Amino acid sequence: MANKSKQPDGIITVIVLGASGDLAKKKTYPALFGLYRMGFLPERTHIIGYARSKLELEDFRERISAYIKAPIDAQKLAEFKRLCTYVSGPYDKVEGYQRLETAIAEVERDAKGSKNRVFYMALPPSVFVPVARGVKLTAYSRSGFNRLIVEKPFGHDLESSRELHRALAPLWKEEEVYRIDHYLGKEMVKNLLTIRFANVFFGAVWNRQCISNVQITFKEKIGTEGRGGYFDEFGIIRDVMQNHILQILSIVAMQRPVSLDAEDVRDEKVRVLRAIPPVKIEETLLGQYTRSEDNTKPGYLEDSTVPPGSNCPTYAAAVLWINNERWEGVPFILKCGKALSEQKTEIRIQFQDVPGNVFRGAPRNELVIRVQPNEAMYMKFVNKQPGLSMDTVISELDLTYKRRFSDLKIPDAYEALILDVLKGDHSNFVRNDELDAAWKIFTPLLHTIEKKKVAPIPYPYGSRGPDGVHEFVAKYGYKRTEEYVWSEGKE
Ligand SMILES: NC(=O)C1=CN([C@@H]2O[C@H](COP(=O)(O)OP(=O)(O)OC[C@H]3O[C@@H](n4cnc5c(N)ncnc54)[C@H](OP(=O)(O)O)[C@@H]3O)[C@@H](O)[C@H]2O)C=CC1
Ligand SMILES: O=C1O[C@H](COP(=O)(O)O)[C@@H](O)[C@H](O)[C@H]1O
Repeated sequence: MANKSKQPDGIITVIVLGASGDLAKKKTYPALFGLYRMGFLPERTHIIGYARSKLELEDFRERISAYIKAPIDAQKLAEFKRLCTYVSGPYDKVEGYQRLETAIAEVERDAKGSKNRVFYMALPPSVFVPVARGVKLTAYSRSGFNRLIVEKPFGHDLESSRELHRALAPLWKEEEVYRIDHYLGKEMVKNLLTIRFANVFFGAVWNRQCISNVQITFKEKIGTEGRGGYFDEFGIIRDVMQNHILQILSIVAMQRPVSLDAEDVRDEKVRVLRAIPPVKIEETLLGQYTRSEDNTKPGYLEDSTVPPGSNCPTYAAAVLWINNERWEGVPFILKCGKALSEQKTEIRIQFQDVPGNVFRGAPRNELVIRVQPNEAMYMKFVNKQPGLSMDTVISELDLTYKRRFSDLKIPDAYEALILDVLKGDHSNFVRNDELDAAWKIFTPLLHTIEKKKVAPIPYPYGSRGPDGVHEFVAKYGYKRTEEYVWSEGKE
């Protein structure tokens, strides 16, 4: 904000709770630095880390800059580090929060105007509630705004999510809470509203009359590497599908909002989620990775932090249906997995066959929105083979970001989202009723998987996923164009 937009009245203190941790080091502080470097942090901003670990200030500052990537402006980094201080204290005792309050009051001492505080909970869920209570009772600003950023997981099913809400709601008003789903901060996900509602031709075809099926795919090359203990409690459906992929689905499928105001956008997202019945186990395919075929990568069960014999899925494909006028009968196929052959998140919208097509056998149109890596959007369409023949060839209308936009700098999702919090913009955060609707879709499935101990299909680390995925997708109407491969970034 500093030189980019209107300065907020007064001073902002960002308090990172759990500042000694992994997320703080890898994401929160690098994002805060990114905003500072680009001039988006208000001039009077201070950042105070809080955690139990007793850390010397210089060691702490080294730690939080370890993941700040080159090219680094050394002077800016030194200035940024001076804005960052650290207080050590427990999460369950008032003394710690009193020390924190003293530290905040110290940086606010000579400031004029309102004293605004943003509390970023970069903490394990086990301490969300005591920390939210501790800061509310002891370190809440009486003369400015207070905002609470909460990291996922927001519970592990409908009931636990509601329990968490019941514990937080008496302390923090919904408008003070920012539930992060970092996929909502990714450039191409933020672009979905623009693509859909600022282009007349997409509006006309975005429905069951023209679209056959939609696939939203998340693939990661890495396995659980060191996070097996955490992951095993959740599994891929809770870790990725119920939040990141479902959030993408809700924006792809929602009706046009009345305006771009946060509540109008979130109202429409909730409305479409509420039209989705719970996912059925028969419309689900689960997998778990095993040792790689070349023997270099360990299987999931070889992770010493994973309980022996765990049935936890590391891959899932599931079909969601939307019971409304726009989408009835169109399968939304969600797929996500770890330890696969490539890293890729994309939305693939496959259109219907052309009715009565005179070009027999011509393949279907597809619109692909590549979320990551290498942001792009391309439309596969059928073209006449140039020359004397009337044969058809598939070509694409291709918007590859790195070619189209020179000096491309896509902000990190956390930069975009923290900036939204500073501006008080809730559009890209998950509202409580949205979360409730999301859990309703997945909770019965998750309970069935756990109760029936459904065994996942093994797939080797580094492969394309469990056997049967191709057939699964084909069963729901996806027609693959065998000979066509989009060549990303080609000249
Ligand atoms: N790491 C990541 O990449 C991502 C994390 N998240 C979410 O962000 C949040 C923080 O994650 P992450 O930084 O990885 O977590 P960490 O395990 O690194 O925990 C953060 C800090 O919390 C304190 N802590 C850890 N375990 C406990 C415990 N059992 N009881 C009390 N305090 C504890 C530690 O600080 P100290 O001991 O100094 O108090 C630790 O440094 C989680 O909700 C996670 O799900 C979301 C997306 C990605
Ligand atoms: O929230 C999570 O997301 C990451 C993937 O995020 P990305 O921005 O790197 O695509 C995933 O690895 C992790 O398991 C999950 O908790």
